[in-house]
Amino acid sequence: MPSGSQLLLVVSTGVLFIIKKVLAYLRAVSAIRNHPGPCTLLAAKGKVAFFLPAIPGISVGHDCHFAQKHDVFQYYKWDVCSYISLWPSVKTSLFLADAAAIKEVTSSRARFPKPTGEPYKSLRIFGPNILISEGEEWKRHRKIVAPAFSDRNYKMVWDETVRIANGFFDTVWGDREVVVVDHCVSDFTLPIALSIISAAGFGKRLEWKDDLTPIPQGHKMSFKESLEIVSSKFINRAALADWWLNLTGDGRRIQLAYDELAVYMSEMIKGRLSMGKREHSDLFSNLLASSFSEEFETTALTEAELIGNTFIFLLAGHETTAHTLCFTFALLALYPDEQEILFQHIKSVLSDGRTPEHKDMPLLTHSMAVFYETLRLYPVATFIAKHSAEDTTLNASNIRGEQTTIPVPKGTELHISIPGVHYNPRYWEDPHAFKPSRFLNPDWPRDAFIPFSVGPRACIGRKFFETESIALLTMLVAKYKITVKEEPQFASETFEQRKGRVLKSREVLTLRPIRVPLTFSRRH
Ligand code: HEM
Repeated sequence: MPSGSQLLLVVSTGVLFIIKKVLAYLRAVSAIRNHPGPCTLLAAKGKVAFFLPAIPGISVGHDCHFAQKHDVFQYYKWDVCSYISLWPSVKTSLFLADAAAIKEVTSSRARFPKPTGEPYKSLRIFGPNILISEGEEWKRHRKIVAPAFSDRNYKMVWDETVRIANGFFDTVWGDREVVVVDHCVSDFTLPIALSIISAAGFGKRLEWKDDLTPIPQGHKMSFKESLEIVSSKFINRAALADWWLNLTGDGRRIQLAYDELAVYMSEMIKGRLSMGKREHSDLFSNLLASSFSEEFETTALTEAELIGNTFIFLLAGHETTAHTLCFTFALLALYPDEQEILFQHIKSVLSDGRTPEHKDMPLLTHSMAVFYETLRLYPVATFIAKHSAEDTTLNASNIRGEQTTIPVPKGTELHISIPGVHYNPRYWEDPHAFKPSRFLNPDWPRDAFIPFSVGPRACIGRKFFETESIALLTMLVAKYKITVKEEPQFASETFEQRKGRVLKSREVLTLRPIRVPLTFSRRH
């Protein structure tokens, strides 16, 4: 039994702790001049909250941006709202769904840089790279990496996508009239996206049948398997210590995949360098050529940086694509009228039924509109993190046209909420509806469409994605009609229930569809 004085000590320490927290909270509130917003015990996207659902007063939830969309901004009546968390220390964040404020933040790199600690630190696993760097280091990476994304590469992306899609339809789906997939990501879009990034990113073509993929001498795993494991088990590798991974067979296999991929990439560097100047168009070769060009002699990337950037192309380049393609096919299955409009448009561009070519891309405007509308509703990257490097201010506004200036103390975290802007009724009429045609109107609100981020740090792979996706979507819709797989247990559900089930998703590293069962029926 604790004595009376021990109890008194515990209680007074507790009271002191609470008083200190309350004072720190009041200081934080007054530092942003009482700008409204929620307050919780745990920080959004912090280590603990990362695993928690929304619990009032405790956590806003690991999937707060997509789950809340524009609701939180509507509730607090401003398109920038504050968010204060209390533990472990009092932390102030601002959540943004105001297109003008987002423009101000993304165009002021020195004032609002990208944080390079958590959650980005784990992306350094293969070496320093463009995605996780800031300041002068980022400038150097971007200057050398940018030329890798060239028109020659996009032509290769298109041609490789056509080759891969044809190979997939012929080899995997064969001559079946109807193909049923239990989950569109694992059974279709992920293997396709991985094949495209492997061919157009690394210059390595993968076979559809695993037994055709040899393991080269000196390796314990094929390039394809190491690529598949590294990309699918990234979260496990980032979250678990080496000794923990070593405890199980699966964990050791993950480690082996990482070690093997590093060796493959290192061999590729040596191999390409020994070939001298040869015409290649894949990202990796372009990156080597750029890094070793006379222009960048003194600032060339080190081997670790080359590998780090190549890994980022792989990671950033295939999961985002696979998930977006899957959401697109699911929406077209749920909205057959929109699918028919798209099909008729594709038929009008490829009137003789020929295979689409890269030069057709600007004509496939409806395919692009379908992707943009999908990315508006299901932005796979749900937020962009920045922080304020100095004491500054930010202008915010609301649907009533009122303006305010929020003081932003140094160290404030900023979360640009992509669903917050994409579902904001100030910019998008009927924001929850799937209406690709809104992107065919020349006046669509460009500043309020930010799935690839905006400003100097916007996605460098946007055109790579648009090229591969338009080629694949066009080929698929020309050949197959997409419907939702009929399952007896869901026979009596309403349209809204079916939509909710098929599009159910989870925000992990990116927004991922959980299970999208689809049927592809050959068109005649
Ligand atoms: C649907 C497809 C894609 C989406 C929605 C997307 C989205 C984004 C977003 C939001 C950012 C900014 C991240 C931040 O600032 O924290 C970004 C950056 C980046 N993305 Fe993408 N991305 C896509 C496809 C790709 C592809 C295909 C590649 C490469 C082949 C790629 C490579 C990169 C790289 C290297 C960066 C870092 C750029 C920099 O910091 O300068 N992305 N992407």
